[in-house]
Amino acid sequence: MTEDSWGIVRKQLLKTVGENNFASWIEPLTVLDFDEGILRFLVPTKFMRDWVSRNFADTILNQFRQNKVAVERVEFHVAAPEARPTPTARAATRAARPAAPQRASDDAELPGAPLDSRFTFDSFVVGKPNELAHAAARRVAEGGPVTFNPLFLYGGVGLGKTHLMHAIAHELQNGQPELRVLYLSAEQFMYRFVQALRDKQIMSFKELFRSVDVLMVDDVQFIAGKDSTQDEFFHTFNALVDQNKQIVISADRAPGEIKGLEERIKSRLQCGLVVDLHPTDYELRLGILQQKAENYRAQNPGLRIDGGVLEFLAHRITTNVRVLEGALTRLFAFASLVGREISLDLAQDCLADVLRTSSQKVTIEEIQRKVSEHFNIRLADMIGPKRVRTIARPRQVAMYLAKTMTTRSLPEIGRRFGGRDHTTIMHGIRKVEELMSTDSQLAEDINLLRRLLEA
Ligand SMILES: Nc1ncnc2c1ncn2[C@@H]1O[C@H](COP(=O)(O)OP(=O)(O)OP(=O)(O)O)[C@@H](O)[C@H]1O
Repeated sequence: MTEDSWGIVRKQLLKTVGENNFASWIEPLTVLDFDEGILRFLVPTKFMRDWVSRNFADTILNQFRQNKVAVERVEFHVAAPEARPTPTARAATRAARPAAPQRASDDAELPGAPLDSRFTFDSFVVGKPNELAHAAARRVAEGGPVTFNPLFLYGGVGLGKTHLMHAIAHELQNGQPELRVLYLSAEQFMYRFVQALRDKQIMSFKELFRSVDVLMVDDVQFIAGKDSTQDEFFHTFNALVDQNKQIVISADRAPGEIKGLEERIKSRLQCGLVVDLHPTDYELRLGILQQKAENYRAQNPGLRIDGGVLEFLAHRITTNVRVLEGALTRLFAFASLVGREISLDLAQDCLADVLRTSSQKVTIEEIQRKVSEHFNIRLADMIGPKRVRTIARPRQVAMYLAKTMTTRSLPEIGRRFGGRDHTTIMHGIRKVEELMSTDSQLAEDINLLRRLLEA
């Protein structure tokens, strides 16, 4: 066995395993020795040793045999001893590996799951504010030729960036289990980098990051101002782009707006497709709440939610989806603890603090004005005594909107409706809730009024 025959076999392997696999797994192999039919290779990392021996040992062996080189066995040895991996490093290594069935036993010893199994495309509700980000994520998740690199997702807190990244990773791993998808936060990237520096394992670090097919780095703004991490990130990024490997990045703002990020990185990040997740609108929030409530009810079939509660929450909690979800979870937990159905009153009691901070600045006067304009009645009739339906109904609609769009209590609302008793207000709200489920015209009117008032 000579270096020459390895040279020939390498060339043939390039054709057999394909360019990507070759660059990641065959190229880094160095022949250590050949003795009594055993061909030993040096590999840079333990991880690589395991992967290559599992997936490429037979192919390499066959290739030698086809060239009439009498190799009986191939062995792979790690070039330098590796540092004992810490739980975080092990978690990141696990994230680096494709979800192949034979790895289940390995995974058992690893703490936690790197990808949240709930964050899939199926559970992601699409609306106007996130439709482009969703479409781009779907495109990347299809695999295939890289069309934009990197995909850069940005948006405010809790708008679904991480959810979309996990969904991409799940989809890729399900569709192409052989693909090496590495998802990690920028903080983990830095942690691993610093650890590699400390343990003098920087070559292994580079190998690992350059051997992935898809690199996903969440919250990249974290590395701003951290010079050597940025530097390493830049080199990793370039190496992967050069190999035509997909990169997906997320941040809380657009690349150009991340302070402390080197200009060369900013410009690199802008080279692909930059998409933002806009703040949610009412429809999207309602869609998300409906989906979560459905899931919850599927597990707790006895639980009842009054009509209008989800609309109320979607309307009032506008901060971000995480807060919205948290509110719903709290509401469900509270309702099942006290054994009550989820009504508007319960929601207001249980979520008073969340509602206060998300409170909108719509006033009861504005509501009365808009509603009377819409139904073409006089403003004075809102607070007057007339009980004919053409006036009483719009008044009840205004009461309902006052309850669902402001933080005012029932007695306060009563005072603003000509000093009516809180039970009259309650009756009005209930009536509207009832009618909304049967009278689609009324439900539409109310929706429109909401939007007008929100605007
Ligand atoms: N469109 C959506 N459909 C369903 N769930 C959503 C959607 N958007 C966000 N969520 C949920 O909201 C929560 C927060 O989302 P995520 O963690 O992805 O936000 P983020 O944008 O990464 O925020 P941060 O910048 O704080 O990390 C998650 O539980 C996620 O499932």
